[in-house]
Amino acid sequence: MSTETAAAAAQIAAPPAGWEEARSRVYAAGLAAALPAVDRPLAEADGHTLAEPLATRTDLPAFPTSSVDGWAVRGDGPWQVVDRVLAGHTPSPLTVDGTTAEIATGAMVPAGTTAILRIEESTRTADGRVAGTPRTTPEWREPGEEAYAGEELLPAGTPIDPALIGLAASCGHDTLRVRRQPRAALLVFGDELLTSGPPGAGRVRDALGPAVPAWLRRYGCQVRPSDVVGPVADTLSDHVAALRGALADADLVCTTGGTMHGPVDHLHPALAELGADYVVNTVAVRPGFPMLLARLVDSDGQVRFVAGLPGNPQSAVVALVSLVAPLLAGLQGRPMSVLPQATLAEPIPGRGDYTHLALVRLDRAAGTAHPLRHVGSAMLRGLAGADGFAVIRPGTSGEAGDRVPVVPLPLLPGERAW
Ligand SMILES: Nc1nc2c(c(=O)[nH]1)N[C@H]1C(S)=C(S)[C@@H](COP(=O)(O)OP(=O)(O)OC[C@H]3O[C@@H](n4cnc5c(N)ncnc54)[C@H](O)[C@@H]3O)O[C@H]1N2
Ligand code: MOO
Repeated sequence: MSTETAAAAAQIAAPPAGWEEARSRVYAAGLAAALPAVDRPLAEADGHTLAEPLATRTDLPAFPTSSVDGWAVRGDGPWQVVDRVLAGHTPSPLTVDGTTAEIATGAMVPAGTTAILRIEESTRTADGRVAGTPRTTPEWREPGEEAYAGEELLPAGTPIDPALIGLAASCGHDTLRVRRQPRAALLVFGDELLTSGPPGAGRVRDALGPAVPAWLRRYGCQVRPSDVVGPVADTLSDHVAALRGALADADLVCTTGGTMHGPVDHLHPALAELGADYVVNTVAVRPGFPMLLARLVDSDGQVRFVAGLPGNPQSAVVALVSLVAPLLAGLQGRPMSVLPQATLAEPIPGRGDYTHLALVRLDRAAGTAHPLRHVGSAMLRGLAGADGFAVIRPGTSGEAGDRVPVVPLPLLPGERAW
């Protein structure tokens, strides 16, 4: 046996990583290669990740702010009207007891104000003065009530959503320091694949070329239509050329198929030719065990990743949720997400020494997970009705009533809501 053949054989024979260990390893690899920080205007920040903590630029509120329409009064009434303060203005102080300024909700409270009387709880005396009894509870918001200038409101690593964008604006930010979004590409391998029309005569439809980019975008990746390439011809040189081309522009290149060692499975030899090293090479999980994550480091130190998704379509999605999701969390500087738990409504068999990821539908009201039908690794029917995968740990089987972690699919609000 040549040295190269021996090395390849050893690689094939290497025991797969445990599923949890594989997840931690790819997360750590992603975090070590976290994407650079860039500035983004608030309107373009949705879906990014904070690269720095979010802190307020002023006290919140920034000035004493009336929470009602009414009268800012000084001392005891009835009060002589001396001013009018609208929102957006800096008022003159009330310097004399027995005087008042008409005030609008959101307006700055004049210095010297001792109380605010609601408009609907006030009357006028015959000589035009304002009368009434102010409530004892404060009718204005004090500076710093919500936050003090410089106070850290959210840590670096927080995913940016519309609520955070609104908060950032209210704190005075025009831009946010965020992680650049990961750029991903997809290479589809397999000469047997059709890209249109119904399958037959030994050929199947490429189910992953259209679906994987959509999953990747939901994990926060940018994937342009031109970043999706395939089917790539089943030769080693075509695989190497396609990988080189995709790696020129992407932080992460996903490939589908060719993860095994069949006659036209060229992924491993292509990665060897490119000088990649494996972060994870096969994982003790069913389905999807041939999944892998490889890393390439440029001469200038730039790190890029190749995620090898198995060809069986459901297995490819198992690889996305198992390896690609934690890798992307790391690259974006996010924390590793904690898996939610659910109670199994029915038993789910274990898979021996392997972790079993079993498609389930969640009953959100009951907090239960229900195993689905049509869940073979070559099928997508079960996946299309699933919320995620119940995790059945190695050496165990899931019994009805067991609490188990669930790896969620990145679904949007309203999906699976019926
Ligand atoms: N001798 C062994 N053979 C296989 C084993 C094994 O342990 N020993 N494991 C099987 C498992 S499990 C999987 S998963 C697959 C993984 O194989 P590859 O990643 O090399 O994938 P392919 O051989 O290219 O394809 C497998 C299967 O999936 C279909 N496919 C591929 N791409 C697509 C696509 N884009 N859309 C729809 N369907 C696709 C392909 O036609 C094959 O049917 O290896 C097993 N073999
Ligand atoms: O692991 Mo294969 O991915 O079972 O279909």
